[in-house]
Amino acid sequence: MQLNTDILLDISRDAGVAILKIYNDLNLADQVDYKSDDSPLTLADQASHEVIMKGLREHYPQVPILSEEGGNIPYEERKHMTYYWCVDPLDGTKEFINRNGEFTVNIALIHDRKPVAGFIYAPVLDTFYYSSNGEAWKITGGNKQPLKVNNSTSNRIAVRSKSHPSPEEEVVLDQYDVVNSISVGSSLKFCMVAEGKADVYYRFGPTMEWDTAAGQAVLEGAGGVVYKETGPERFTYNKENLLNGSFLGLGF
Ligand SMILES: Nc1ncnc2c1ncn2[C@@H]1O[C@H](COP(=O)(O)O)[C@@H](OP(=O)(O)O)[C@H]1O
Ligand SMILES: [Mg+2]
Repeated sequence: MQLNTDILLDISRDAGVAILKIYNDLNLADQVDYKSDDSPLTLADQASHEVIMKGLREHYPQVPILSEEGGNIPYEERKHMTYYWCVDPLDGTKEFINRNGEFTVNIALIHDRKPVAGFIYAPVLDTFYYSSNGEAWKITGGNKQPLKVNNSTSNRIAVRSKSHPSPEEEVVLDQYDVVNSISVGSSLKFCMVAEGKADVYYRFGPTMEWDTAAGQAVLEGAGGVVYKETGPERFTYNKENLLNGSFLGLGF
């Protein structure tokens, strides 16, 4: 399936704009209940979801969509899907609440359980990271550059979750000559490895398939790899349980 990347970039940007409208309306001094159904977080999640659903349905009506904000598709039906979109309309909800800008819109195309294209947009940073048709790119401030992993052999840098780090991760990082680590929210961790700003991303704690699909596509498109647990099997999708186990992303 050949993708029109401009269409996917437009959909991700429009979703990000919908999120930003709500994000920017928030007064820092507001006491917001983020658990309620009309919280800014829920509204932003849903606004982004609506934009993505509309865009994908219009341009790719034949491809099913699995979104964090959409209804559950039973495994009996899912397991027959060869192509589908795996969508996280707003990844990094804690980062949204903490207002540090490190949240993203994520759209991935899965084919036979593997991510073959991924589009990530960070609206506050106005930056895209994407991979499609065998190429990976970053666009920031209108400037487009190819994404390429570092391929470093020593003194490596790890990326870790800002909001959900786990002590078990140290053991694995120690095996890869990691000398430093950067904490960042959302799928931006995959993007940092893809652009060579970091080399290793090991995640021990739980994530969902939509949290990782676009990020894996971007990292692999830039020459990296994402393994199930610590390898050697590649990390896959459309599992009966959409909850991911641990994984290891490498930029070498
Ligand atoms: N206990 C849990 N179960 C399932 N997923 C979890 C989880 N704790 C964190 N996550 C996932 O980790 C993601 C955030 O990762 P990170 O901390 O690296 O930014 C969350 O995405 P959302 O923010 O979209 O909910 C969430 O899906
Ligand atoms: Mg998420």
